[in-house]
Amino acid sequence: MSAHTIRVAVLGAGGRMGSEAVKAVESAEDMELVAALGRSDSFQQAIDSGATHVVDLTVPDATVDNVHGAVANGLHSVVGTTGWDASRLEALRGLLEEHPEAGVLIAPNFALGSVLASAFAAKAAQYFESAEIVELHHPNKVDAPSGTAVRTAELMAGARQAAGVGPSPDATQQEVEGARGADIDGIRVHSVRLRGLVAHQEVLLGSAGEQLTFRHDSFDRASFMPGVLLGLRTVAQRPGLTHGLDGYLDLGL
Ligand SMILES: NC(=O)C1=CN([C@@H]2O[C@H](COP(=O)(O)OP(=O)(O)OC[C@H]3O[C@@H](n4cnc5c(N)ncnc54)[C@H](OP(=O)(O)O)[C@@H]3O)[C@@H](O)[C@H]2O)C=CC1
Ligand SMILES: O=C(O)C1=N[C@H](C(=O)O)C[C@H](O)C1
Repeated sequence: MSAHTIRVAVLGAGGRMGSEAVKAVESAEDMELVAALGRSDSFQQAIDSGATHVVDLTVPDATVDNVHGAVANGLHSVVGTTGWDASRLEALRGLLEEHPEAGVLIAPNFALGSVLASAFAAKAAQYFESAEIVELHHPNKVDAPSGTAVRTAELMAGARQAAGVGPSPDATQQEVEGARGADIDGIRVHSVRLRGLVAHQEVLLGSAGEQLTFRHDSFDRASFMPGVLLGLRTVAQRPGLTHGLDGYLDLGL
């Protein structure tokens, strides 16, 4: 082990994503897995293990305490767990001001193709009258809409607002509750849960006589691991909060 080895504690190590992350870290020559922790372990074990970095792949109820614990103890964090709404991000920014050396990456999606699809969709959203999102996931997922869909909608809505684009046209007057999906900053998001799926998303953009669709499919959780490793290799050089793996990429959009 060299002085530059990234010493990683994986939180949520027994989960679908956490178990993949354990394998990915173990396979990386510049990393050492120093702790693989689950619900019944304490965060103190990550500190005691000598970790320099944590990967959080737990649940929305646990991730805030984990990341605050890491920042307060000078550890860098790579976070894939969902649930980081505006108030949680604001509180984290406040804590990071007190610990300016710590780096945190909150990545709604680690798959490069998904990050690109969301960035392309945000860029294109201002040129179309209508914009909606369909996200499709495995039925064991506990949150809806997906964190990726929420972030994509926020990026698209921001771009449309900056360009002065009005709301998507919609004549609905009578609705069975939920039929038009969730409203995220004015973008309708529809969530499908289906056995056999992993993680999929379609952004639908429409104008008179045409449609542009951005679709991304993760067929296997291996698709997320290059992004997790990129996050671990970069986060220490990016103190403060980075929201989205696109912050570590040169997309030039
Ligand atoms: N950013 C990205 O690219 C991706 C993000 N995700 C997100 O990652 C999160 C995890 O997803 P997934 O792996 O499918 O979920 P799982 O339910 O398979 O795994 C979650 C794990 O977290 C554990 N856990 C719960 N509470 C704690 C705690 N306090 N401390 C440590 N571990 C805890 C659970 O343990 P137990 O089994 O005992 O309950 C479980 O092993 C979700 O928010 C999901 O949306 C998922 C895929 C990709
Ligand atoms: O729970 C999942 O599986 C996934 N969660 C993340 C999300 O909510 O966006 C990322 C990916 O979609 C898989």
